[in-house]
Amino acid sequence: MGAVTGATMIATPDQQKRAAAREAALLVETGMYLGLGTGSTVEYFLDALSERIKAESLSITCVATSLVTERRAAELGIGVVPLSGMLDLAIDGADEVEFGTLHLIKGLGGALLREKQIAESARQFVVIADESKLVRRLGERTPLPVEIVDFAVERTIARIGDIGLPGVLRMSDAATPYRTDNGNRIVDCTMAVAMTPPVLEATLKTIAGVVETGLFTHGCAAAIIGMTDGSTRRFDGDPWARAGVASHVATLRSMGLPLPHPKPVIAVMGVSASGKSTIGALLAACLGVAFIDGDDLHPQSNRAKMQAGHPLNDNDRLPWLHRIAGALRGWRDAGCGGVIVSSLLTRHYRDLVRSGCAGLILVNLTGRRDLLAKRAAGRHGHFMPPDLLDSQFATLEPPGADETVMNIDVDASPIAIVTSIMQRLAEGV
Ligand SMILES: O=C[C@H](O)[C@H](O)[C@H](O)COP(=O)(O)O
Repeated sequence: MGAVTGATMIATPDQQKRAAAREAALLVETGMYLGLGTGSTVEYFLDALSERIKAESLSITCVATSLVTERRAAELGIGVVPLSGMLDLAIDGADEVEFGTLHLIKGLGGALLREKQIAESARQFVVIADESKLVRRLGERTPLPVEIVDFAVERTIARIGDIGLPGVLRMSDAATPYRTDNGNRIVDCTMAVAMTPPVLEATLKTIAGVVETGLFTHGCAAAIIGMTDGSTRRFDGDPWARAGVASHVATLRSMGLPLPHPKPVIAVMGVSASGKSTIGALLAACLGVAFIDGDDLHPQSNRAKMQAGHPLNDNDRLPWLHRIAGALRGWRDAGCGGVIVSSLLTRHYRDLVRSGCAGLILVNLTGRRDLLAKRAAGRHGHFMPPDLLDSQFATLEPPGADETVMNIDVDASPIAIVTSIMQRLAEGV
């Protein structure tokens, strides 16, 4: 128990870490492909996770961000595999969590490079920490660790100093520089610059010799903080982080793709597993417009029916399609553009949505059944009955030659798909 002062319980930092870790462990579901962070808070998470695995016979596949975590996981009977493909969830600690933005400083434990690789590979990247880590401005309480190659170390430190970040080489003892799991060195820097964290992160990466920085400026879907009063608080990240596409958004934005003018109003259609949500969210982020998942517009009566396991009929879908058309029309009239995703498998549905919004651009995501079935099966933690994909293909009325539709083959990466949509939009096709 924590110390008691008057009527107020003060949870110790370890109790706060444990509380945050236990709450995060509840996010894990059987079948998940899970990233394990590094640090003392993550150790509590590993304990809570192993308890759940034993008590509930959970079957999960894990990837570790450090050799220390790999060893601790093995002691607890949690096996780890190399990173390959997208993770469903990654849980990690942090040295600072900026209030509002959820930008992070990480790496006091030296694991920042693998931590960032795993954070970028996670559909959901969730941070756990005690209350002392919450700051108004990054750099308030800790130095910024920067991983550098073990060659011309003094030169790299001097170049980092040139941009206003005086740093010292981290040492393991008085005579031995610290070495990361990747065989590199760490410079701990004072953040004495006016640059915003994303600009600083990008600037540091322009210096030859810098491998990675401890600034994590995109992708944190949520931070679960153990508070001194014994409670936990959850802070949510930006919509792109919550949609699990933040690292792709950062890449696409840095590519400087041409922007169409005026901002388009787009409906992204396609069968299940065609990647509508990912592509739609990325496209909206690139265009700088609003994004809506069409399913979120179902009236309550439809939700209740679906929850009860009853399929919707055309009458049920009518008010919902009108809502989709209304949202699209609203964006068009306001001139602000926007992206909605919805399967829109039949001609009738597409006509209805189109008739409410002249000028609508339909992006049709197409893919072979075997490719989509493989993708659906590859979504760890998601089970799509094969019948569902078959019934989607049976219902699909492919857009006719008289429909103005941008057909996009999804046998490519999300970055490549969105790049080609952006180019076609800019060319007006
Ligand atoms: O390299 C280490 C990591 O970034 C850790 O996640 C971070 O240092 C937080 O560690 P702790 O939970 O021990 O405060």
